Amino acid sequence: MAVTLISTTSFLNLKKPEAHLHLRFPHSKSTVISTRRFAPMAALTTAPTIGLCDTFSNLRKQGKVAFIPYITAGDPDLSTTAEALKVLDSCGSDIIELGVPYSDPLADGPVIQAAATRSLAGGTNFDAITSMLKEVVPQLSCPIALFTYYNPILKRGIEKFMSTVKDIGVQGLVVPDVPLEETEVLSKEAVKNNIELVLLTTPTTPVERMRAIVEASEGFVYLVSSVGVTGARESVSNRVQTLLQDIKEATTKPVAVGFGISKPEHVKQVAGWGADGVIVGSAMVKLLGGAKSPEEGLKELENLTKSLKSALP
Ligand SMILES: O=P(O)(O)OC[C@@H](O)[C@@H](O)c1c[nH]c2ccccc12
Repeated sequence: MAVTLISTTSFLNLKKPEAHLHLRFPHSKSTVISTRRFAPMAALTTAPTIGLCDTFSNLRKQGKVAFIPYITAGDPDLSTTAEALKVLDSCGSDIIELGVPYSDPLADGPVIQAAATRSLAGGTNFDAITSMLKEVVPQLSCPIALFTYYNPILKRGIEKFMSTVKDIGVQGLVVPDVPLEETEVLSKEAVKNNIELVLLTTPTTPVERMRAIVEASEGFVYLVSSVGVTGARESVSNRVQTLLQDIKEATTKPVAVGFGISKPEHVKQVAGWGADGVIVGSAMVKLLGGAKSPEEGLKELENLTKSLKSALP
């Protein structure tokens, strides 16, 4: 069966011909409740973390909502990123989105753009990020979803990129600007490497397109809460409530909401509207990038994570 896939390019409203994608059934994995969350940091085993989809199903059984922070790798430097991943994990993050810095982050607001610029200026590159992750992922109890624009994937080659990501134990991938014609190849390679490719839908995505996106998305569906670019907002649009209802009529897959979420009241509101997860990026990135020292940034990151996590059911 083929569906017309309007991939994440529609997220950026780029005018592209629609592509056809063979329907793929999400790879099913046994649901394992990871015991590693309770092990002391130093004694963690290297048992593979559970995937994105399984993380959501475990949380759903407990009536909980996933807390998903985003940070930019290498900002202010990769050793701080390594510590930040451990802090976010130990403070109860359920999935961590780790951004690969890119020179032309067209969907990002000033905070994350500046983080990418700082990271690249500091010499961060994909090889250094994967080397760091090879060390850190075995110490984490929550899965990592790598967040990258399409160009860094193309530069390395899709097959090589996917096998590298799999080898370092990364479970998910979010690519906000993949052109429609390449989505099929990307998705095939992701499934081959047991990586969950997360697709995004937005407030301006027509219902038919949204249905095709949620059908093809793996791990979870990323609902972008508002038009425009990333960045903390004073409030979260009430439209998210109806958008969530529309998506949940189309799929039983978990839906996580991102863009603009930065306060405990935002988190409470989005969870109350039925989101299975909340994604917080710019507010986290700002703390790390704006601190007087990495230690101070990590402490502030810990405080914000705890306050947002405690606002979730
Ligand atoms: O920064 P915000 O407003 O909290 O939104 C999450 C966002 O940072 C993260 O998911 C993300 C970072 N860069 C992106 C580009 C497109 C879509 C999403 C993203």
